[in-house]
Amino acid sequence: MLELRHINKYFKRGDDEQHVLKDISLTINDGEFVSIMGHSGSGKSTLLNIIGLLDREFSGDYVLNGLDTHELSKKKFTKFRNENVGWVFQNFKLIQNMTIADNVGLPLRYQGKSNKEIKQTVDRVLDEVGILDKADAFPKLLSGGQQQRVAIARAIVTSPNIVIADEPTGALDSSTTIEIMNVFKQLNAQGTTLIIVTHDASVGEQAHRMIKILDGQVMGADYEI
Ligand SMILES: Nc1ncnc2c1ncn2[C@@H]1O[C@H](COP(=O)(O)OP(=O)(O)OP(=O)(O)O)[C@@H](O)[C@H]1O
Repeated sequence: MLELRHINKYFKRGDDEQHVLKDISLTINDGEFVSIMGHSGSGKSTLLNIIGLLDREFSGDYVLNGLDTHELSKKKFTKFRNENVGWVFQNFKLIQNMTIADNVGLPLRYQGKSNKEIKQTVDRVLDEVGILDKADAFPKLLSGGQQQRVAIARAIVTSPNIVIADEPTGALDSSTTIEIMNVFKQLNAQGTTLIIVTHDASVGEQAHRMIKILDGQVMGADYEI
């Protein structure tokens, strides 16, 4: 379970401070599929960066799996992120001069796993997202949808309990969007908590719960779909 309590976030703008997240409190339970929607500039990515443990400079409390994230040292915070959260981005963020298998295996390499274990796990997750036959290819030879499958494989290779995706279908056409959403739904059905920021209502509505952000605030009560 993740709990945000009275989160406030400010960015400096010259001499001014911009109040980007305004007293956000919300709880997301294990296994939920939540979408976060709102206009451009409303603070969605800023909120996601906090939830996904990329940003720890905020006021308020963030308790994840019973642990107050403020209590972690910088090094432990990074380790905690790598163990608990898998990230997927709009533009895939694959390393171009590495094969698909090497891209997906990188988080395991950082964890110091053996070559044998890395290969077994990478093959399993590539198979799970339907792209095992591309293991030895390089990213630029793959379509956008295939590259996003690779990015999802990389996000789940460490078996995180939360997968966070920032506009994961933003660079995909509508039929590929359906395919990628099916991959996400399959993941969620296996118990992974899924949190997606999207501008696309057809994507957001597939979640079990939609959280709407307006000007850095959660609009009213978020609701079940
Ligand atoms: N690193 C930063 N430094 C300064 N200001 C920032 C920074 N990141 C975001 N902002 C500002 O915070 C506000 C919210 O940005 P954020 O990216 O969270 O919005 P968003 O809802 O995700 O927008 P979009 O849908 O366009 O991605 C914006 O006014 C933005 O300019």
